[in-house]
Amino acid sequence: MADPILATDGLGLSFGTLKAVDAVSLKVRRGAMTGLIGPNGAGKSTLFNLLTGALKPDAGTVRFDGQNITGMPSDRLFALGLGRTFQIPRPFARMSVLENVMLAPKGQIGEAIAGPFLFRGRMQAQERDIRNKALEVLDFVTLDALADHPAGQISGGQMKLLELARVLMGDPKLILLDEPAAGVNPVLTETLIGKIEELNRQGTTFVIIEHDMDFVMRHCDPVIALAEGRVIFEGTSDAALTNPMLLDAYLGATTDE
Ligand SMILES: Nc1ncnc2c1ncn2[C@@H]1O[C@H](COP(=O)(O)OP(=O)(O)OP(=O)(O)O)[C@@H](O)[C@H]1O
Repeated sequence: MADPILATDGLGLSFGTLKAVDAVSLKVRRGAMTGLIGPNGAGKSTLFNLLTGALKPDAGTVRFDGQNITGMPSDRLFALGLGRTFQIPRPFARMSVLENVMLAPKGQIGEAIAGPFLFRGRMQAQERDIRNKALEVLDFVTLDALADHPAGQISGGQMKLLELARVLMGDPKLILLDEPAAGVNPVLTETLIGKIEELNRQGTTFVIIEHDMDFVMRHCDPVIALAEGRVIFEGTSDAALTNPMLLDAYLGATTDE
């Protein structure tokens, strides 16, 4: 594949004797919506955690947009344009929706040791810019009317939209979505996927973990499948449907989905 946006080589992480991610080498095509599938416990979330700096690998490398990012912390990756959402969103419940979005950018002047006095004017200008951007992003994800609501009081689906809004504050080139449709009502799922597809048309690359095969078939191509920490399939979504390895992996797994 020419110029993948993300590539791993021999990536691995063990928990004790369990190889949760085992020598994973894969490439993510720039501009694509790649589906990441696999039975429960296959290592999908652990792989996301390795790609986004939440966990450090004990083997292998990750390259993002031509740069070695292995082991880099998530705030640096966010600044480089690599964002992710979580399977279970965890906003600051008592802060407003808007404040949660405004918290997303890192490396603000106020956080520097140089201190607030010297930079008060710049800080205020920066805060205003961040606020304006956050309002724009909330408008895009259709949460503008809820900007002043406590984030803990919005629905599960709205929390997923809030997660997307927070990620968008980093102007991401690549967004990793962990089960965006799980636990979301069908109307909000449509809103969410509509926004994801709009961003994709504008050039944002996505990798999406999803158990709902119907969702994967409709929205993702290509598909990468993991089982027991290893890549067992990479190909088109059509080919995934009839692949015997995949059928075995799913039928052989104890799954509650
Ligand atoms: N922090 C941890 N400590 C020990 N074992 C872990 C840890 N995180 C994950 N595991 C184990 O690693 C394996 C991979 O888990 P992971 O959550 O990555 O799978 P998954 O494919 O995302 O599963 P699901 O679809 O159920 O979310 C599982 O056997 C899991 O129990």
